[in-house]
Amino acid sequence: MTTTTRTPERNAVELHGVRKVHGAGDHRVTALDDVSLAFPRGTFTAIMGPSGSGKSTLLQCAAGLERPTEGRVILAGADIGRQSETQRTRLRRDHVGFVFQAFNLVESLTAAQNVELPSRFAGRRVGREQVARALAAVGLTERAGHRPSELSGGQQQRVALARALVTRPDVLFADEPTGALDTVTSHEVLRMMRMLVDEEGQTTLMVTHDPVAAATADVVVFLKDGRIADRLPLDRGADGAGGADGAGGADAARIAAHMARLEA
Ligand SMILES: Nc1ncnc2c1ncn2[C@@H]1O[C@H](COP(=O)(O)OP(=O)(O)OP(=O)(O)O)[C@@H](O)[C@H]1O
Repeated sequence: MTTTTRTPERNAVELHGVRKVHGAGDHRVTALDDVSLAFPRGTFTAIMGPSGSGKSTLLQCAAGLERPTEGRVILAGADIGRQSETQRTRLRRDHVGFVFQAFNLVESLTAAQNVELPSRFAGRRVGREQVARALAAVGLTERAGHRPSELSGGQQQRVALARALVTRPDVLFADEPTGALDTVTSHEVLRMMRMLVDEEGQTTLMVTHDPVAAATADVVVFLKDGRIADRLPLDRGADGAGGADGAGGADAARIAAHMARLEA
């Protein structure tokens, strides 16, 4: 009897010996150098590292926005290096959600319309129930009819989260999702992201500069000069205590100490 050694179900994303070179000639920059990482389903990973260490490049390769120069990226079971631009676009549309520092909401639309519209533009029908479910998942049922100007920064980012999650993507990629928020609203968004991992099994990969934000994750991967410098698993404990619930102060301090060593 033959058995399969690779189980695509276990990891939402896998990077195998990924190298990414930007530019050409004298302007060549190796942004990622032999990076191998797996992101198991239902886990929350934070990516940290000094400026220019390759965090955004890692996120873009893992999300299928960029193809690696060498190595393989397996996203939702597909090898993105072997895919055409069109196939990658479809893969992202069907399997990936994004949130960025800027909420990128349309001011003239309500929260519900903001959640619904991008999927429609991408050719995916999103029903009213799906929109309602996504808004409920981020605790904004009562705000469905509000426009962005009527919402706090944290609430706007939660609308952006609902928009990213309405199609139930395999992976949520977040690039500095709390970068534009104050401490209180940042906490609110992180708590929501943590809850989505714990209750919905949402695989999440977040790039951040903030040790408190990183303390919300299950594991922190540190990059330096395009390489993995360290990997710090965080013990969430039976009650799921962590950065976003105030119990992660010790983790945040450990993460900050790691960062200080990398930047020294
Ligand atoms: N499109 C590009 N063309 C040329 N070089 C690039 C490009 N994108 C990134 N780089 C370079 O690759 C390296 C890694 O960049 P990247 O943006 O991934 O780092 P980062 O850790 O996200 O940085 P930051 O924290 O400052 O956002 C840097 O030296 C950067 O200048």
